[in-house]
Amino acid sequence: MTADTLAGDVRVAVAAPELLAAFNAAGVVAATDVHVATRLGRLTDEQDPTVLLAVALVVRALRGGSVCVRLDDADELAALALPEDTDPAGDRGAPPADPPPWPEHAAWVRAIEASPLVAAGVAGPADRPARWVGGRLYLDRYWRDELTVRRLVDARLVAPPLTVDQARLDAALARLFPGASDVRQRLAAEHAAGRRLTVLTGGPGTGKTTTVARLLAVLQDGDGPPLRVALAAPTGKAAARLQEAVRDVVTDLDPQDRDRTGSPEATTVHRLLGYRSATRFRHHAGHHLPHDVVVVDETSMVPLSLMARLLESLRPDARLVLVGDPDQLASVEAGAVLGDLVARPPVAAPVETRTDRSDRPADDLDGLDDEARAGVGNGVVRLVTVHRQGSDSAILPLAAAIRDGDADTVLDVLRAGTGGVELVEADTERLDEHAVAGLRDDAIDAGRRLVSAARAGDAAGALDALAAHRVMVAHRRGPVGVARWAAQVEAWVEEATAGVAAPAHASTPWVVGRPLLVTSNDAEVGLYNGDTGVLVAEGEAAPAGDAGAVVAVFGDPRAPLRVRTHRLPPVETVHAMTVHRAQGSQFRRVSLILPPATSPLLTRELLYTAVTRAQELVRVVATADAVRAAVGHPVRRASGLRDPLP
Ligand SMILES: Nc1ncnc2c1ncn2[C@@H]1O[C@H](COP(=O)(O)OP(=O)(O)OP(=O)(O)O)[C@@H](O)[C@H]1O
Repeated sequence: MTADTLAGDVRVAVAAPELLAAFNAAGVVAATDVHVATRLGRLTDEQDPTVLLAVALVVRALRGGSVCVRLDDADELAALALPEDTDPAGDRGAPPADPPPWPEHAAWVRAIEASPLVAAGVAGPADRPARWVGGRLYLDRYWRDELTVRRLVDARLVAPPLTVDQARLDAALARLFPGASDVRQRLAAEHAAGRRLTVLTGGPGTGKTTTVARLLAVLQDGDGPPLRVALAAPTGKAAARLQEAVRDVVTDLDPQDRDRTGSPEATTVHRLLGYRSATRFRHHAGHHLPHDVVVVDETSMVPLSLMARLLESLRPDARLVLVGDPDQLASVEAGAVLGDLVARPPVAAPVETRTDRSDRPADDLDGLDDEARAGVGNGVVRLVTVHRQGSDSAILPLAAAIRDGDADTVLDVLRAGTGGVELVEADTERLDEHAVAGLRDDAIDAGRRLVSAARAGDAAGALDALAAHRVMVAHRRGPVGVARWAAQVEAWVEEATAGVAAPAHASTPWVVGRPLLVTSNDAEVGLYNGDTGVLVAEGEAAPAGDAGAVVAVFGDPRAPLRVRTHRLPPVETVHAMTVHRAQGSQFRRVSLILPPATSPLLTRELLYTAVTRAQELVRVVATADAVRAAVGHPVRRASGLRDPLP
């Protein structure tokens, strides 16, 4: 906690009820959480400090990605007391006080149930700011989003199967998924043909994208007009990757399947829904999307509210295919919908699939265990076989050990230092020349290629160089934060490219070769928060200092989106990024700098996500303790989606 926040805390302590002030002083809730709670209390004439404390806890929990708070879960409440993304080595001011004891549970619940601030139960009044359902307290807006997701998902799962020509479907499945190793992939395609929701999950290299492309070919094999297909992902980068990968698979299909499938375009979920503002989209329950099939990749990054808007916007008979890896970090905003959908008890009985029938070749049973069959009741098909070539790579075994929570194996694989995996064991708050040497060489090498392609006006080359190496960190601030590392990499690259970059440009922000990160949505320009690009010289000659000769390029290197600098939404320079930001992207080489073992941001999902961003090499710069802390700390996000409605 910084001195600034402490100053704010004192003001809160004066104005807020004693109980909230005490929890604020203990660092459990922040000043802003207390402000929201007391304001809602004033609006609804609620003064009971235990109710206001519960509301402040919900606001606090939302910031950590939870949708609600369970007041009877001591571990969950204790986890709220952990500090947030502050500078781990910064001035923490006075240490936080010990938190007071929690209110007595039964009395706390009675006060909440009787409160004019809180709607009690699913059928409680619709006009109160908070809602209490099944032992969980929500802000009502999030409760409504969760209910929307639950109702629309369940409706899709229990709806009668869509009509299919079974003989034709069987033939298409046999043609497009011929191998014994395809059994789960084929199951996913068959499920998507007959049902309105399919959740296709799996780790890296298990064939999710391949399955999506072949599944589209199966769906398009019919007599009617071609199905209208939308491919979407939460970020522009992820959408570009999806489009590229699907088209690559489609190119290799039989001519008939290739022609029927065409070359589907991918877009961001925001753009698909017609983004107007954070809460308004062109498509909604009263104005559905026209598509027959909607495929969303990287679904782990889709927050609860966006998932609610997506489900509302679909025609009830459209097929929705959600694709992703639930072991990755969840969205920055509240919710972990993909993880919840995968972990729910089955809503519908598994439908009969070709793999259940007697005409199935015996080896089709491989890999279909009880868990896989049960998951199908929720539309979930989990791919488990890694198909990616390059079996000498240690990146996937490393990811698997992280996912399994096996810290000893993680450290063994990292320390072996083979197969594209490296560990630089060091105190990352005090790195010396020797420790950063490899990272520095990679950063300079990628930076040189980026600047020279950008200077040559080679948009494809520059976008390709952008994916060569990326420094990733957990924190935004502090000695192991983005700001410090972005400045460090920038300095190295500037020094190495002096004479290549145009110094006259330094007075403008539009320096050729500058890598960009978009930080807000701009539907008109077609750029969204998280998109990355680079400034390149336009045309043959780029006169020094002439900002008009500079253009920003984004997206697919083969078909870049070009945006004039005066039309750009807010951007930052992106020489380093948080792992959260890197989700949905891949880089040939990744250098991950972990904070000290005490950082609350060190989680299993963070390490897994960072490692699985790397294609050729992942270099982890950390102490062994920090690696162990990350592996041993899976994220908990509270939501009600996993449980049936009370
Ligand atoms: N059934 C299969 N048999 C053989 N090879 C396969 C099969 N399915 C996929 N592959 C190959 O495995 C590799 C990885 O597949 P794909 O890119 O579809 O996986 P993914 O799960 O989407 O990976 P990521 O999430 O890392 O992008 C590709 O080279 C693909 O051609």
